[in-house]
Amino acid sequence: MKFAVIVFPGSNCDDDMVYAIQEGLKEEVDKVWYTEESVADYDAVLLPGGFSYGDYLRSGAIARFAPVMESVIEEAEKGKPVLGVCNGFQVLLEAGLLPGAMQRNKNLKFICRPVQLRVENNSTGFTKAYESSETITVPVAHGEGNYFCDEKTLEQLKANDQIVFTYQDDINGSVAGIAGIINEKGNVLGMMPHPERATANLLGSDDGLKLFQSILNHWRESHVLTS
Ligand SMILES: NC(=O)CC[C@H](N)C(=O)O
Repeated sequence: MKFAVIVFPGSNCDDDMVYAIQEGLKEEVDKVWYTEESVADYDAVLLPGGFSYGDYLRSGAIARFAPVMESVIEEAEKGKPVLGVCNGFQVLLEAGLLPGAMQRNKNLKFICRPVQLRVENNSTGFTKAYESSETITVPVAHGEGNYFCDEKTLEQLKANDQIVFTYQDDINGSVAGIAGIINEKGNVLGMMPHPERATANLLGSDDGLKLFQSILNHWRESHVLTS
């Protein structure tokens, strides 16, 4: 399986994402610069964390218009797996690939520490390796992680099982404790916590690895390997 890690000016978790794929999954991965025109040759697209364009205007608001995003949106609409972590999640929201928006954390401070999450939906192509309602430890590192959506959107997210991860404790004020959501089709996941920083016990937790393993297993199931 071949992964693309998109690099915007200001991305700073791209190497961690590459490490997770190379060392954690032992699969192929390329960094793809924001000026590239196509991600069509890749099996999955990963939008990493960071401060794209210095978080000016709103986090992700400028990166959403980077040249590569046209192809990311096109591939997402065709059903390709797309994962956005932290700033990557913010870019997906700004691009309209996921509903809702991010606000500053309720305490107006940057939060950087491991947190406990609950796996709310383990039947997605990103979470099948987890147990239902499993509690996992994954670090967060954000200033704008306070997820907001209107009541109607929240009802839809709940009705369609699109809430994938919630925070065990209210760390940033997010509506319904939302830490990660998926689109209706099930191929675009955005999450504020960083699974790529939790892929080995040496890093404090390897609970993030199952997310990448789920993506790989899901892809293998739909691409029967003959060798
Ligand atoms: N680690 C990150 O991706 C940071 C996300 C974002 N720029 C924020 O502070 O909210």
